[in-house]
Amino acid sequence: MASDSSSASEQLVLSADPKHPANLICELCRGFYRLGWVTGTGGGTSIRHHDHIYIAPSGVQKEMMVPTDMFVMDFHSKEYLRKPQALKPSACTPLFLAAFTKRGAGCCIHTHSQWAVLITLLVERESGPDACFEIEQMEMIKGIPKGPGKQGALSYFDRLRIPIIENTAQEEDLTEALEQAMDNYPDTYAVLVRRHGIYTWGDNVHKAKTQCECLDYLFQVAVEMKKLGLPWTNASLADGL
Ligand SMILES: CSC[C@@H](O)[C@@H](O)C(=O)COP(=O)(O)O
Ligand SMILES: [Zn+2]
Repeated sequence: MASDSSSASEQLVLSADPKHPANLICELCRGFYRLGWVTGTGGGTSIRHHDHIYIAPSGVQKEMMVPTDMFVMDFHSKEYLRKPQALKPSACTPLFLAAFTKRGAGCCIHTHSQWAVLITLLVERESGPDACFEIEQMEMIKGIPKGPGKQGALSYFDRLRIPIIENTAQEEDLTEALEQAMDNYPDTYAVLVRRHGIYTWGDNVHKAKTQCECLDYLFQVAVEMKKLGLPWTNASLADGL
């Protein structure tokens, strides 16, 4: 028979509500797997719901997870309220926390999308704070908010900028560069990681998912444009690129 503490722990993740974060993370990751975003155990999703942060385990097939696999952390103390035995929390945890603490996000999605990876290889600018993907005059730009504290979304004529940071051997070692990119690009809702993927966040699950889908669409179009010799911005057009 389960002890009181283990049943209290289970109650943090067991719910018949499909919108409960522990259910949503499993459902979202199954969808992201079909898009090729979280294959081979890579990538993942974390949700903040009030004072609780829901985190997937590390190194597991993200499309096979069940709600009882989820870790639950207290947002304020950063202590684990729930730690499934024999599992470790995702190595992405400090990066997800950066989105929750620095940006007030409600959901952060990490993908290994091949389109995101290819974009980081196609952006020719050197590494450093100036490395960013830029595109304008694309309808899907309108799916990205203007910035934290700003009303509305980018317009068709606005230029979308997504910073790129360099990959590291260990996922958690990306944290400092990700936080620096957030500071350097105060309006951004995403950071690309060269030869690795992307971190995207939003105020809630619906917004984070929408933004991640719009960005991935733009990355795919941009890769195809590059192959056709088409410029991503009007400035590139003027440069004759
Ligand atoms: C294919 S292993 C990929 C991992 O090292 C990492 O990049 C990743 O995104 C997932 O880390 P995880 O700790 O399994 O949640
Ligand atoms: Zn990763």
